[in-house]
Amino acid sequence: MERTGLLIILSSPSGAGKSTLARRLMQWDDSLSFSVSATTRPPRPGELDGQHYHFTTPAEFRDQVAGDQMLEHAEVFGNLYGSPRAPVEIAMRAGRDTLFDVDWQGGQQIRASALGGHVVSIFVLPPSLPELERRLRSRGQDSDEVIVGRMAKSRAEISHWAEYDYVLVNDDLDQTEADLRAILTAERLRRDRCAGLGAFVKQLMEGQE
Ligand SMILES: Nc1nc2c(ncn2[C@@H]2O[C@H](COP(=O)(O)OP(=O)(O)O)[C@@H](O)[C@H]2O)c(=O)[nH]1
Ligand SMILES: Nc1ncnc2c1ncn2[C@@H]1O[C@H](COP(=O)(O)OP(=O)(O)O)[C@@H](O)[C@H]1O
Repeated sequence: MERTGLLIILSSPSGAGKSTLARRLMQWDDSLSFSVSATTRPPRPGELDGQHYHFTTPAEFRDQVAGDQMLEHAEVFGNLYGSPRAPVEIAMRAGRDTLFDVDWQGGQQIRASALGGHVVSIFVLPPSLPELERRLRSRGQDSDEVIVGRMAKSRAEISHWAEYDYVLVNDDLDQTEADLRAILTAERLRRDRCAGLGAFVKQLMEGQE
């Protein structure tokens, strides 16, 4: 059966848990391809170049945008972020699904991209804003100034929730992960129906008396 990989968009305000959820989803299904973004923000302790992000300079980033090498790109919290186009196209052609951890601007651009294919978008909400701040602080990787800045932007990110196919409140992490698995499983079944189950059903019927 000819099929194209799904484009799965995961967005949330900073600290709601999307990196944690993306990591869990990748551990559950190693056929998923994670879109490693390019960014001009400096690496956090423990972040590896090429694994968490492609850390780059503003000049290199702009060259890649000018060369049409980014599927989408945006400025978030004063830094540039973008999804390299080539790995996504390769995964799609191979029928592999790609997971994106991008903000609402990235979500809009991926939906509008000429890549076609089946897009599934999921927005992750925190149970409350005080809990969001607690999570940002407990991650222990950002300065107070950065945390205050991210909290200030959280309402703007949340205001885009209704643009997404699914909205999950990430209260219990195991439950949210289970919901994400269920979404992925159901959306794959839907994609497979679009991708040619019609031919299979025809064959099935022709085989009947
Ligand atoms: N548009 C876009 N946003 C991105 C990309 N990569 C990361 N982001 C978003 O940039 C924001 C900041 O990411 P990051 O600095 O890793 O902070 P974190 O979300 O708190 O872990 C998040 O909303 C990410 O979803 C990208 O390639 N494109
Ligand atoms: N459901 C949850 N309950 C409690 N803590 C969580 C939950 N989900 C994520 N966290 C924690 O919150 C912090 C921020 O999560 P992270 O995945 O880095 O968020 P994001 O990628 O959206 O910025 C991390 O320390 C993570 O372990």
